[in-house]
Amino acid sequence: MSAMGVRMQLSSPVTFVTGNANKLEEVKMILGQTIPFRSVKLDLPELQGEPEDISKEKCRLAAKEVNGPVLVEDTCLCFNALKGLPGPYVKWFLQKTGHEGLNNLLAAYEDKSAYALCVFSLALGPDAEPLTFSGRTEGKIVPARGPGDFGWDPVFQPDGYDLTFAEMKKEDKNKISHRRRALDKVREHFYENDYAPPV
Ligand SMILES: Nc1ncnc2c1ncn2[C@H]1C[C@H](O)[C@@H](COP(=O)(O)OP(=O)(O)OP(=O)(O)O)O1
Ligand SMILES: [Mg+2]
Repeated sequence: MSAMGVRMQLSSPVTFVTGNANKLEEVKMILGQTIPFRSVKLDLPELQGEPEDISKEKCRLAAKEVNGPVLVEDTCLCFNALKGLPGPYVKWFLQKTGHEGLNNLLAAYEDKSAYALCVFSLALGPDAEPLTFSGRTEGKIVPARGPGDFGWDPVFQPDGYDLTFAEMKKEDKNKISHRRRALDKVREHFYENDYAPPV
């Protein structure tokens, strides 16, 4: 229930906007049928800056495109030795330099620790201020192991596991991933607010 005690009506299902098919698959697996959901494939431009601001701005653009409730996310891979870089720019580092390049960035440092950060933003419409929900998983950067079909998964080994994200079973990764942790908060928000489904 909202602060006013009025149940907020969704104008349409929440549209998850992403250009990344793997992300979409994980989001669907994690959310299941818990919120009214659909998706649109769109590669939105991304601002430079802090992860939350990038995610929020992407969300504002998505809400204008869709003209209804939207969900977006931005994913960062942050190296502690580099004070959180490459962070939101990991996509470009990965594209240009590959898994080996990501390892090489840390060659000069003893500290290989890193965290995966996922920031979802939800806006109920084009005029609504986006809300953010973050999830974080700690781990370290290792030479690539496992299938190479999803981003930097082969070089990220979460703490407490001998396997990289790429080597883990999907169900296991989805129990502890940055994306799972952020989506738990999104789901909680939906329960708390009890949005009425679109008619
Ligand atoms: N769970 C993950 N495991 C491994 N790599 C990931 C994961 N999530 C995202 N990535 C990769 C994909 C991108 O190269 C980069 C994140 O950049 P990001 O802008 O969030 O994604 P994207 O541009 O592919 O999709 P979108 O359209 O949602 O922005 O990290
Ligand atoms: Mg992107």
